[in-house]
Amino acid sequence: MAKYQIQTGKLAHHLFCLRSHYVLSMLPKLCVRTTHKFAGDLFEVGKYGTANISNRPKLLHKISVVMAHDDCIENGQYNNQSNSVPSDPDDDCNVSIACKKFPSIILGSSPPIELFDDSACYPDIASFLAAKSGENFLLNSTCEEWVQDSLDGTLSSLYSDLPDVGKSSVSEEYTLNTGSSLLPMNTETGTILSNPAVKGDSSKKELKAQNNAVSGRSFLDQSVGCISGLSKRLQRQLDDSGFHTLGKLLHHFPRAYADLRNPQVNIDDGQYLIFIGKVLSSRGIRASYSFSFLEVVVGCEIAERETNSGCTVDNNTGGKKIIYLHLKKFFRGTRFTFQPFLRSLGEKHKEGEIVCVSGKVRTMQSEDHYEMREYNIDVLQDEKDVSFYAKERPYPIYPSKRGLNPTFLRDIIARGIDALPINVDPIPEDITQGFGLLRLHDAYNGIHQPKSIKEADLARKRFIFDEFFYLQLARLFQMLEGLGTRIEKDCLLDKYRQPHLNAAYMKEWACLTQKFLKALPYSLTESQMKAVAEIIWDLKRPIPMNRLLQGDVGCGKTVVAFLACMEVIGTGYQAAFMVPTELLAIQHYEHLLGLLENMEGIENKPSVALLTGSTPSKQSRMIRESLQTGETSLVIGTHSLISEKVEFSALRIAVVDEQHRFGVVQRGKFSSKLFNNSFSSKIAAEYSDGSPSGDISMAPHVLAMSATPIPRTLALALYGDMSLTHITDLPPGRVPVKTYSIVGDDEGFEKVYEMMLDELEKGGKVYLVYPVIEQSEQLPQLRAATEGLQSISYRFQDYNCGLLHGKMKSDEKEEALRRFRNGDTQILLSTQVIEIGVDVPDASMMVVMNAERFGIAQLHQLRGRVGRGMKKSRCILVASTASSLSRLKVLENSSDGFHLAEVDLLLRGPGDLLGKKQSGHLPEFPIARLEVDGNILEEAHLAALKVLSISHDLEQFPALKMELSMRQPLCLLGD
Ligand SMILES: Nc1ncnc2c1ncn2[C@@H]1O[C@H](COP(=O)(O)OP(=O)(O)OP(=O)(O)O)[C@@H](O)[C@H]1O
Repeated sequence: MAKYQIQTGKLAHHLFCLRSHYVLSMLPKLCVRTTHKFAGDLFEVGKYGTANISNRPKLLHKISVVMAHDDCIENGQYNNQSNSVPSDPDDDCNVSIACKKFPSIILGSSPPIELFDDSACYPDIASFLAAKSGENFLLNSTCEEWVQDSLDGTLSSLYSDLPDVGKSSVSEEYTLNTGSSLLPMNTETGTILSNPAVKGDSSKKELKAQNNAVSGRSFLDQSVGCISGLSKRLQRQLDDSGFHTLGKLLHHFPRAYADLRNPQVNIDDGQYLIFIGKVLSSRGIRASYSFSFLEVVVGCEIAERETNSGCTVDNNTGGKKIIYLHLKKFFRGTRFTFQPFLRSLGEKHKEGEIVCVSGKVRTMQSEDHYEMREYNIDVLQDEKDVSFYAKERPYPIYPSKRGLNPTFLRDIIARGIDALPINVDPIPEDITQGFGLLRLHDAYNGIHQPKSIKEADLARKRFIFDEFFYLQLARLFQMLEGLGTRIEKDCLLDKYRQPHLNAAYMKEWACLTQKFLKALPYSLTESQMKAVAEIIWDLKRPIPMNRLLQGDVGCGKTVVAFLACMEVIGTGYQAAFMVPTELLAIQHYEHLLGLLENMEGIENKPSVALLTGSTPSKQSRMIRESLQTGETSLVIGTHSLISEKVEFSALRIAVVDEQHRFGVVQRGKFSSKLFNNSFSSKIAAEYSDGSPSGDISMAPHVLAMSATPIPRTLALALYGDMSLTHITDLPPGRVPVKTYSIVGDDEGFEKVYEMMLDELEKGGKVYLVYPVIEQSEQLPQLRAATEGLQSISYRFQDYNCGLLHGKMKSDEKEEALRRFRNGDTQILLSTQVIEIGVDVPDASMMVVMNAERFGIAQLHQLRGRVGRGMKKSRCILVASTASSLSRLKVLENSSDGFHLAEVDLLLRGPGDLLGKKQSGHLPEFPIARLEVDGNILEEAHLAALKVLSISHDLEQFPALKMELSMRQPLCLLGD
C-alpha cells in the first residue's frame, strides 16, 4: 500500500492542541462524505503516493469551521433534535450530539431478527476470517485510508521527538478523546504521547505496541470517566447505571440485530419498519400562529409482492415500487412559527440525501403514502452505505439501561470499541485458536459492530466461552491449590482428562467390600461395576474425591454408594450417608441392615446407626458418642449429620444422596468435618487390610448422588470441579413403565378408575399422587390428597387406602409406607414426598393428578417409584386440560431420564429444573444459556484443564490469573 506523508507535522500538533480531539478522527469520515469533500481536496496525493497539504490556510480555516460547529454543539444548539441524548445545559460537550452532526447510523428499534440463531453452528473460524478479509468495511475507502495513514505518519514523526515515549518511567494514563480513540497521556506533562485516533494497519500496529506495556485488562478497568468530553453529569449517569468501567460498558451487548433491508412485504397500518430511502423534500411548515411542523418526505423503493387490495405484481415495474414516507414532527408555541426557525428546520435534511428511517407507519389517504410521527432518521454517509446495508449488515439494537438512551449507549460503546487495544485478550492465543474462538478484541467488535450475523454469533460464542471458562478455571484452580505436590496435581488433572483410565480392579478392593458384593442378592450391572471401580480408585488416592454419581431412577445407585462405604470402612475409616428425608434415611438403613445380615465370614460386621431429627435425644447422644469414639463405622441420616455436635473419629467418605436437595454449603460442611487426630485404632485394627493410606488430616471424599438426572451442562456449571460417573444401564428384567396421559374430565377419570381396578385385581399396588395435601380456595382446580382419600376409599371399598404427606409426623409417615410395602394397604394416596428414593419394588401403578403442575424431570422421578421390580407397570398422567397434554406426551415417548432432563431444561430453564435450593447456587451467566450452550461449556472445561496442565498455578499466564481474580466466580457460595 502506498505510504502517504503529511509534510506539515505542526498542523497535526495544532489539531491536538485543540480541545475537541474528535475533529481529528472525523477527518477520515469527512473525506468520504459527499458533502464534506474538503479534506480530500486539501490533501493532494502526489505521483509517488506522497500526500501534501496544498492549501494549509484553507484547511486550518475548515478545521476552525468544524471546531465552531463543535462549539455550537457544545452550546446545545442542537438539543431539540429528535432522539437526542440526555442534554444538559451544564454539559461542556455533549458527545452524542456532537457525533450526531456527523453521519452515524442511529436507529430506534426495528423488527428484530432473533438474536442468535441457535441452529447456527459455529463454522470454522478460518473460513470466517477469510470471508471477513474480503469484505468492504464501512470506513475502508481508499480516501479514508490515506488520510489515516497520512495523519498517522505525521503524528509518528511529530511524536518521535518527544522524549521517553513508551518508557516505563513515564506514567501513562489512558484517555479516550472525543474522536473515539485512545490517547495515552503523559500525566506529568499533560501531553498526548501519540495518536491512535486514526485507523488502518499501521496505527493498529502502533496501538498494539503502545499497549504492550499496559495489560489489556487495565484498559477495560479504566473508569468511563476517561472518555474525555463526557460531561460530569453523563459520567455520573453512566456510573449510576453500573457502567463504572470501560469493560462494563463494552459488556452492554446488543439485545438483537435488525435487518436493514427494505421490507419485502405488504405494509400494514401500525407496523414498525425500517427503510432506506432518499429525501425528496424537507420543509418546516407554519400551520397556525402557534403551531408548526417539519415534514420530510422520503421515497423508498420496496419489492412489490401483492398490493393491499390483493392485486398481483406489475411486471412492468420489475416487481418494485416507490412508497412515500411523510415524517412529521410537530411544534407548539409561537416561537416555533418564525421563518428562520422553520427554514433551519427544513434545512436539516437535504434533498437527495440517502437516509435510513425507522418508525411506526400509518397509511395515508393517497395510495403508497405513509405517515411516520415517531421516527428515527439517520443520514447514511454516501451511496456506498446503501450497498453496505443491502449486504445485510446486522444493525445492533441495544437495551436501554436505567434511562440511558440506547442511542447514546451505542455512541459511547462505539468509541470504546475504537479505542480497544488489540492485546486485550488474557486467554492465550493457542487456546482461542484451538477452540475456534475469536480473539477478545475481534469479539468486542463482532458483537457490537458485526458484519454479519455469523460474526455476531462467533463473538457471542467467545463471550459465552469466557463466562464458562473462568468458572471452570477457578474451580479447578482452587482444587489444585488445595493439593501439595506437583505429582498430586498432575494426577488430579489426568483424572479429569482421562476418566476411563481411573478404575481399580476388584482384587484391589478391600476384603469387606468384596464380601459385601458377594452377599448381594443380585449381580451388579456392568455400569454399576464400573462406577464402583472408579470410585474405589478415587478412594485410594491421597486427594479428596469429589464425584457425582448420576443414573436414572431405579438404576441402583444406592448399592454402589454402600460398596464405597464398605471400602473405607474396610480400610479402617468411617462413612456418613446423608439423605434429604427421614423416610429415605429409614429406608436406606433397613436396606443396608438387610444386606449386612446376608454377609458371611465377617465376625464383626460394621456397626451402622440411624441419626435423624426424630431420633430421641438420649439415643442421638449415644450415637454421637459412638461416632466420636469410632465404635460406629457408618451413620445414615438427614441434615442432622452436619450439625456441629456430630463429630467423627475418622470420617473418610461422605455420601450425599439426592444431593441437589442440599445446598452447596451443606455439602461443604461435610467436607469440613476433618479428621480427628485421635484416629480410632480400634476400627483400623478390626477391618483394615493394611495401614490406611493417605494423610490422616485429609478432608473426606465426597460422593454426591443425583436421581434427578442433571444434564451434563448443568452438572459442569454447578460442580465444575466434580468428576462425573454415570450408571447407564438398568438392572436386568426391568420392563419400561408404560405411560399414558389423559385429560381429567369425567370420562378420563372413569378410564383411570377402570385401569386401577384392573391393576388391583391382578394383585398390584397403586400410588395416587396429588399436587396438594388439602383443597385450597385459591386453587380449587387442584386435587388434594386428604379429600381424595374419602372418595377413593369409597370407590375402592374392597381395598385398603393409606395416606402419606409431608405434614404427617415422621413415625406416621414411616408407618404408612411400611403398611404399603407389607401389602396392608394397596392404594397409597400421597403428595410428591414419595418422589425421592421411595423403593417399594412391587408397586406397579401410579396415577398423577393435575400432572401439568409438575416438571417433566419431576414426573420422571415420580414415575420411577413404579417399575422397580419385575412387574409390568403403568403410569397415568392426568392433565387438567387438553392443552397441557402435549407437554406430557414427551413422557409417553421416552423413559430416558437424561433426555427428559434436557427437555425440561429447555422448557423451564435451569432454575426450575434444579429447584430453588440448588439453582440459587448456579452462577449467573449474563449471556450464556445453559439450555443451549452446553457444548461451549464442555469446551471451556477442556480449555481450563489444558491451561492448568501447562501451568498449575497460572504463573505462566499472569493476565489470565489477573482476570480470574477480577471475576471472582467463586463468590457464589452461600445457602
Ligand atoms: N444390579 C441389580 N440387579 C437387580 N436389582 C438391583 C440391582 N441394583 C439395584 N437393584 C435394586 O433396584 C432397586 C432400585 O435400586 P436403588 O434404590 O439403589 O436405585 P436408585 O438408583 O437409588 O433409584 P432412585 O434414584 O429412584 O432412588 C432396589 O430395589 C435395588 O435393590
